[in-house]
Amino acid sequence: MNALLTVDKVVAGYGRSGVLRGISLTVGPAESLGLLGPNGHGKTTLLRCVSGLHRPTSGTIAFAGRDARGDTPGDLVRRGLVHVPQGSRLFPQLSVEEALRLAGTASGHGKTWRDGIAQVFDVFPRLKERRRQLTGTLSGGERQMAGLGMGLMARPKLLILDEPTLGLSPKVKHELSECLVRVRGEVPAMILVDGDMDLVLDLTDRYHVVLHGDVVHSGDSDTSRTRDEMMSLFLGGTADERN
Ligand SMILES: Nc1ncnc2c1ncn2[C@@H]1O[C@H](COP(=O)(O)OP(=O)(O)OP(=O)(O)O)[C@@H](O)[C@H]1O
Repeated sequence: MNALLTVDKVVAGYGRSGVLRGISLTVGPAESLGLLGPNGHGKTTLLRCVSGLHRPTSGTIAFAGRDARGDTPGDLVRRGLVHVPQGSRLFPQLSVEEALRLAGTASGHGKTWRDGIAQVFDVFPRLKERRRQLTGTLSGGERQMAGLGMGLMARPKLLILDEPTLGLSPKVKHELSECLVRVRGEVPAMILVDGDMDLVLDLTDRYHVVLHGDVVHSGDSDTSRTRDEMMSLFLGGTADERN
């Protein structure tokens, strides 16, 4: 089956500082891919290149069978590629419901915004409770849910999530993780980056480890060996040697 997203030998950086060193990956049309690895090794930069927020120096990116390099982030959203960045910014003066409606309309789904909002409230019951509250007054976890809900309003073919649980308390993170399981059920394909390795492995089919701007290790997320393999990669040695 043809890939939904193909990233081929992408090189990117900021000024003279190189970050991505010819990274390649694919995501299938019904697949969830996890990206793991320490901070500062290029995962966010890669996601920003994919969603048109940062221009690669070289390499190609194709989405849904078409070269995506000339597309703006708005073009890509309308084509079904939606990126919910780290700590997404909302519109503080809009209520939750208004923000969701705006996201639906802006992505070309204005006619079906009511259905979209009902779907988002099924995924995030907390947002339904807070539907009339201004997004600027939401808690960190609720704000994250609102950002994810706005992403869902665009009916993505591919939803890209960058560190959705960053900075949340364990209790809020647990609630959000349950919502993320439902998010996975709502979108055909997904890329998930998160510092919580178990969460990433639970919500994805395959994973890549990104180190120094390239994929250094890949595998299926559901193998029992995976967690130990990852610890070896990050910390060195086997579990027995570390204990
Ligand atoms: N706008 C920018 N200008 C200059 N350097 C940047 C910029 N954004 C990121 N970098 C640098 O690029 C490198 C890769 O950062 P990136 O955010 O892509 O990594 P990451 O693996 O996603 O880490 P994190 O999880 O901490 O975001 C880091 O050294 C970072 O400081």
